[in-house]
Amino acid sequence: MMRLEISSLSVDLGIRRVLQGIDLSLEPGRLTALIGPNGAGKTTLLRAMAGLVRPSAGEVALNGIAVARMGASERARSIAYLPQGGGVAWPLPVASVVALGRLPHGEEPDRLPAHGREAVAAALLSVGLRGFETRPATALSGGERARMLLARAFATQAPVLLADEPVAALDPRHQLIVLDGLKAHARAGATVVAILHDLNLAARFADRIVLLDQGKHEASGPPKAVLTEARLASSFGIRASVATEEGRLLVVPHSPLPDA
Ligand SMILES: Nc1ncnc2c1ncn2[C@@H]1O[C@H](COP(=O)(O)OP(=O)(O)OP(=O)(O)O)[C@@H](O)[C@H]1O
Repeated sequence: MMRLEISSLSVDLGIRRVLQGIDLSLEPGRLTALIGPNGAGKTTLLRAMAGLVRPSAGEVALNGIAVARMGASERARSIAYLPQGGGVAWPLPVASVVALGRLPHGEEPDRLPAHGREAVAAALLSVGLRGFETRPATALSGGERARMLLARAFATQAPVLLADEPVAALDPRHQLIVLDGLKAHARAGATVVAILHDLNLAARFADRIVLLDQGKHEASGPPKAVLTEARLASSFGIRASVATEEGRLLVVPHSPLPDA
């Protein structure tokens, strides 16, 4: 069980301060949705959590150990990171690409031990790609490719999974399948964070929503507490209504507000 603690984190990219004084504690067993308008700093925060961006101030720590000071292989075993819109350059079979997720454990993709093969099979199943094992990775649709790369991250079975827009390219059915998979991964004990732009999916699946706005941690809490009409106006610049239907929060965007 790994707790990710972010304390007083600031990040500068070039001459810009992109994240400012972020404090956040992410617990095992929970699916956290990271939301915010374009340019709010979501990807930068996720990359900082993965130890891929150096903080200008503050730190990200996993069970008390700064991720920036962890060795690359320990970090890769502990934190699976799915970047936004990743691709594959080689026509490897899908199963081999997913098996690359076992490399942090020292398992060679073409010589996986039994538990490595089980991890790959479970990962393919959880993204709805069973039956795709022998297909060349370069001959997939955009959504299939996105699911294959998520399966690679699942296959690592890391205690922390960070996914940057994991459902952006997916059809509605596969969005639900993948979010179910992320939630199940969390319920099995992982700390899972996913950047989501679809507020209704965030409301439905996230245990907790973290709202970033202009590099600052604007709000966090259960979906109902974060997704208010006032915040949709102030952070996202939209007029929207928030309703509850059959116990489910429903966000209906109506119109963009004029620039402040
Ligand atoms: N290498 C860079 N140098 C300077 N500024 C950068 C760099 N990369 C990103 N930025 C800026 O940092 C800010 C945050 O970017 P980031 O990608 O973290 O936002 P985001 O919330 O993930 O956005 P989106 O929803 O559009 O994916 C943006 O204003 C972006 O223009």
